[in-house]
Amino acid sequence: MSKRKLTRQQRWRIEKIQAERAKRAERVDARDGERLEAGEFGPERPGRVTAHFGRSLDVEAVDDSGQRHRHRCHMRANMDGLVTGDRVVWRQANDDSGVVVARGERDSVLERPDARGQLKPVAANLDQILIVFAAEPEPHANLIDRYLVAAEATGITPVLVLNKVDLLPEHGGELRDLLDRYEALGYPVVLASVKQQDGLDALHQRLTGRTSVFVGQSGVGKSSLIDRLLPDHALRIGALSEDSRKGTHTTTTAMLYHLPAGGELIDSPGIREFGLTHLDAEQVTVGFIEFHDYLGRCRFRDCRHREEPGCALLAAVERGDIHPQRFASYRRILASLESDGE
Ligand SMILES: Nc1nc2c(ncn2[C@@H]2O[C@H](COP(=O)(O)OP(=O)(O)OP(=O)(O)O)[C@@H](O)[C@H]2O)c(=O)[nH]1
Ligand SMILES: [Zn+2]
Repeated sequence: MSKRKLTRQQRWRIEKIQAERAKRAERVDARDGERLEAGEFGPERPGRVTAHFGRSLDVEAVDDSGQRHRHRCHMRANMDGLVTGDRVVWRQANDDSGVVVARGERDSVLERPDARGQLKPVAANLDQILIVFAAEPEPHANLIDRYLVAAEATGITPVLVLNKVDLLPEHGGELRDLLDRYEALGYPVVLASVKQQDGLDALHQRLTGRTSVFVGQSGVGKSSLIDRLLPDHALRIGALSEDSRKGTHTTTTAMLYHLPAGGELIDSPGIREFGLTHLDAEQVTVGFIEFHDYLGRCRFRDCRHREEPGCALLAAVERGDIHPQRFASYRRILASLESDGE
């Protein structure tokens, strides 16, 4: 791994900036502490993080008249690691701002490696990961499996969304057959078309009442889908760029949006790239859900499921209980890990 060498002067400057930033955060936190003590903040209220920018967050809460409102909040120094989608307890100042004082339990969390390769949470409390693919660009053989394995590792339900069905041959072609196979494994499958009037009904149904993210390779139509699902999305992007002029890095943070029919979408460039992250061999094996019945049943405890006698997985493939393409895909994903230097 190559590390960029910094000159002493650069390093000194970076450390100085970081120290100043830490000091500023400390000052803000001390002031919040004093104001809390002085009773300058209102009572504790539940809220949901809809965006985060360093130590500032947008927290959404329902006010007395039942309206949703977003409040720019600080978080206390002991509260690191809040992400979009987190449920929090916060207290409002006498203006619109506030301070977050506690984080609620997370049902689920989506993580991504940061610049140093360390996993960092990017969104919390998701119900489902919508894996989008399309006839064009055609998904390569094990792409869907890679996404599914990555999703299984989070414990969040994956949903396969085949977009651009308007481009499919009349009887659905190979891609339809492929989807039938995933459906038989128990994965929810949704067909969609941004181009066709009625092409999004099934997707709307699937999204209603749940918190979702869209992932998938470039060009499959994630932006097109999101633009159609969030009619005032364009307006929000306008508001975002206004914020970024004030110096907040809004383009990379995950944002939570409400769908008109109920349900939420969390989106960011980092989230869309989910699935291309590193996995370990164990995660890959348990990420193939139809293997579960056979794991631990091989003759050798350390069976690598390659050519060992008495391998329960190989026997299941032989009998046709595990599809040979899924097994080949499993092998290929493992091989790609090994060539990564693992
Ligand atoms: N025929 C057809 N084309 C579509 C459909 N949905 C999107 N497209 C087209 O596919 C292309 C890519 O769509 P995007 O929405 O930019 O794809 P994306 O997944 O957001 O791509 P990235 O931003 O690169 O991640 C655009 O030219 C869209 O007009 C569809 O349902 N049918
Ligand atoms: Zn085995």
